[in-house]
Amino acid sequence: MATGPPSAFPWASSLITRAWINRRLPHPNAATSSAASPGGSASDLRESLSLQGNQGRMAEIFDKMKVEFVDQDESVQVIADNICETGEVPERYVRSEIKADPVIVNAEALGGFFQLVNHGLDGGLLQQIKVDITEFFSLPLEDKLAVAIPPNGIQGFGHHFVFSKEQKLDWVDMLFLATRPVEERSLAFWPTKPSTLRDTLDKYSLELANVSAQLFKFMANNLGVNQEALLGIFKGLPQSMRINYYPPCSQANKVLGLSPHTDGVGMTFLLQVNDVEGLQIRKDDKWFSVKAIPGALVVNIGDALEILTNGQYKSIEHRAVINPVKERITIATFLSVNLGCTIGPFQELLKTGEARYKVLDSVEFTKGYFAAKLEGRRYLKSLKLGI
Ligand SMILES: O=C(O)CCC(=O)C(=O)O
Ligand SMILES: [Fe+2]
Repeated sequence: MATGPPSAFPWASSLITRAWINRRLPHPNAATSSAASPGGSASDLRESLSLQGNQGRMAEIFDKMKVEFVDQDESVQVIADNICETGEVPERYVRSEIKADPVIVNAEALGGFFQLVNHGLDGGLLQQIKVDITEFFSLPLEDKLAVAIPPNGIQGFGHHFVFSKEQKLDWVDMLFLATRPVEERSLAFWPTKPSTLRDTLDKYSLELANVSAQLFKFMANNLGVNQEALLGIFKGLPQSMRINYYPPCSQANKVLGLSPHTDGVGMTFLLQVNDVEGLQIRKDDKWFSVKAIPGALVVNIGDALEILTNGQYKSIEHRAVINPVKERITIATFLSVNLGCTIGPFQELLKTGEARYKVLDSVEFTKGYFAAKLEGRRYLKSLKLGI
């Protein structure tokens, strides 16, 4: 991928060219105090969870949404180690689709993804989080299982988004955590080993909240929409992290690290913990490999922001592939909408054209995203009008 942002993000280019390094950004909550009025009628579900201000616990939300997961408690890392002996990739991980996909290496700038280099994140902190995360995944399995995902849970270590016993599985072990607002955290899932990890995650989470608040301001100016209205949709800067450990696989062309999907959120920040590539994005039915700039955050637009911007910003389908000899580790930080608002194109953007997406309650929106089982752009397509 080219080092510059795509043309859809002129404000991002100013971020990259301006000397932002080491500049401290304002505290995110200072910027989000006056949220836009959500509009629309509050659903019973939202009321029952007291979600205004995001008070509901994430587990409770998923429970109410009736998202059901199938327990899958094996570790891919362990399977990867065993393959050395058996030579066989278990059938549930074998993906036939990969060979059929044409892949072009090193994409030029594509809309919907860009790399943020002058993000202002402290270099020492980035180094520390890389060390801590690498150490966590190299712990014995029983230490990682101390924070295992409980039955039908979503936070913790293990396989995520397994909806059926037949479903093909991704070649990845994950640690998923709700990280912001701080009162949403379930510390039971935050590893205590290595001892510095919790503190590092906390600091990293705050830094990214600051960066995202700043990016939203740039976006609002770029789009010509009310800053407070945009920040209001993301009130409290709801944030979660999916930390992905992709073991190497000698038969890498048989497995997929992460199935094709779009992110249902506002935007995602991806940090490559080691220098192994694997992220690919889809354009015109071709897969393009993203070459991450060292120290950069790869930022991508999620479904919610595509809808809010009436399609001006695009949520691009992406996936992760596996390296035959090297492990790959990434941290995806998701910035989600506040579960007390309504998602639909901003009124200011409809002066010159028709609304291209349905308007729906953010709880319904999130529920629908999971119901679509993370399959490519299927969910987003279902929300398009006039197609
Ligand atoms: O690890 C990667 O390269 C992609 C991660 C990702 O897309 C996700 O966690 O949603
Ligand atoms: Fe993703």
